[in-house]
Amino acid sequence: MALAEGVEVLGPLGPRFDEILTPAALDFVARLHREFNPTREALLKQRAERQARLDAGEMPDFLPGTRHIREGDWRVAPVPRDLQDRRVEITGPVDRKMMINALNSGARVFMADFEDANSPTWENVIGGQVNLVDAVERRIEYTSPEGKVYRLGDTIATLVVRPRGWHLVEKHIRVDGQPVSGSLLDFGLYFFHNARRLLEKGTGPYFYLPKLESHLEARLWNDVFNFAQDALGIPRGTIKATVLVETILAAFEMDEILYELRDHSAGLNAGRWDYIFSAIKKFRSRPDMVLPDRAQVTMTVPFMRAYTELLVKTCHRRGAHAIGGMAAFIPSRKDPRVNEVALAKVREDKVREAQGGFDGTWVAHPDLVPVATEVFDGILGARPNQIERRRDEVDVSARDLLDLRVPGGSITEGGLRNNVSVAIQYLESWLRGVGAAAIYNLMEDAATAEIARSQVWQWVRHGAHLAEGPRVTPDLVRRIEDEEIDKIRQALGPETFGRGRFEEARALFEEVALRGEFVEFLTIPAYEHID
Ligand SMILES: CC(=O)SCCNC(=O)CCNC(=O)[C@H](O)C(C)(C)COP(=O)(O)OP(=O)(O)OC[C@H]1O[C@@H](n2cnc3c(N)ncnc32)[C@H](O)[C@@H]1OP(=O)(O)O
Ligand SMILES: O=CC(=O)O
Ligand SMILES: [Mg+2]
Repeated sequence: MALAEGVEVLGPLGPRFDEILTPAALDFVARLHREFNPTREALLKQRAERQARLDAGEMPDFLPGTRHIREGDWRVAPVPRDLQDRRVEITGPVDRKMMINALNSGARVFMADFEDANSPTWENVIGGQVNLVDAVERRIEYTSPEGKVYRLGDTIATLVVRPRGWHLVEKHIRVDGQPVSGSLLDFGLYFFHNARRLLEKGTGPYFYLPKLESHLEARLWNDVFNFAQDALGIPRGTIKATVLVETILAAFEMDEILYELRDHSAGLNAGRWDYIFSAIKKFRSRPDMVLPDRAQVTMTVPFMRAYTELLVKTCHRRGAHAIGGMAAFIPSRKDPRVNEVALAKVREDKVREAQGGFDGTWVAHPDLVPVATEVFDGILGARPNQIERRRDEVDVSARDLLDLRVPGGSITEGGLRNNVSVAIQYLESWLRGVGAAAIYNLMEDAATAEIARSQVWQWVRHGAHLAEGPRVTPDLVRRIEDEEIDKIRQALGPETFGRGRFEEARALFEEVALRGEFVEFLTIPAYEHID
């Protein structure tokens, strides 16, 4: 179906999709795509070229050509009132019920996620935009199959949207015969339909930007923002965006990223899960940079500490917010013991962040909002943030960022089993359109599943030995797959198991964990299997 010049919509028109896929909105997205997709593609090519250099032994460093930016005295533009206090931010997919719960959760900010927490089925992508419009209009409602009615309370969180990363496309919309960029689609539709209304309501078009690998990728976003604001006649600088520093290469360009976006910046976020994934992915060719079991790669290991300390220092020097990350422990309303452990672990994580100077943090579940709020209240009190707290004493070198050693770390059979089982269970969930899941009481999403599968790949590639003795080989991994899938079948029962997509998930897992060549993102082959 062609609704705008050169634009084809290949997905079916679900309920109210016509409100989102209007000719004017599609034309706007097409203009964004025509203007910026060539640069997106060039930057993806640069990622591949950089990878080839890393594979050949080059090590990242702070860029000589941008020293003047790092050493210069500049600050980002101030953020609007409703982004000044971000002490607790809840995240979640663009699911209708969850969005209402998140907006009502008591968190200051809600990040509605088209990335790590979302499986980009056509229904989720366009249905998510319908939900966003209703949220902006404060009219979003939902009735559960049990008859429970959900609607917004009087005080709701500030809405921030995370579009997909630069690597993803949306196959259901073609512009001049090409699949449209997922980033430009998610951003473009939200901005087109809501920017003016958000401003009328005293808030604004706010974004989180995922998985950037360089300041040039930030520059591309900045160019997109200027183009979009001009096109709608909205002043430049109205959009505010927080960049996730969640690749190890971006850690070397934090100042430059803030600088590129200085009129649109709302700070940086320490996206810990993708960061660990990126450390594995970027140094996958190096036997001396193999990580131990993912459970041992905590925020207190030296390289994770180094990057978060540098992030706080960099942000505060530039007058920008430093936002913490996601502790993966999920509370339980059914099991008091699980709940107690989750609350204690999350508290510990948030205390470390608040004491380290972060201005706010992420939580994955409404029941974690009170504990995170209490911790940040304890440090911030009535202040909206602690940006004035400079961390000039922090001294992080390239060597600190790249020293991936984990003291006392080991690769164990338990760690391997967990990676295999979680990656398969997560992929199965993703294939059913559910992009975040609680598995063994932990939040698993695209980023954590990437760690699980890339660890298996890395251990096989380098013939790592388990602490128990055997080497990690494809045969061992396949045997563990059999055993773990049996356990899942038994736990679910044959009927539920049979209704699932476990065989497909297993095949996908093998594609991203056992293939000789490293697959850049698991979501790329997995996307072939949805819709
Ligand atoms: C690496 C990163 O990028 S982190 C950011 C991306 N990841 C995320 O955003 C994950 C967000 N969290 C989640 O999706 C969920 O918390 C999960 C999947 C981990 C667990 O969800 P559930 O198994 O449904 O948890 P549980 O059964 O305890 O939920 C209780 C209630 O809280 C709601 N809830 C749970 N998490 C959220 C959330 N993040 N936002 C809104 N509501 C939520 C549930 O919908 C449920 O509501 P109901 O009682 O009205 O039915
Ligand atoms: O997006 C957040 C992360 O930890 O990854
Ligand atoms: Mg991430």
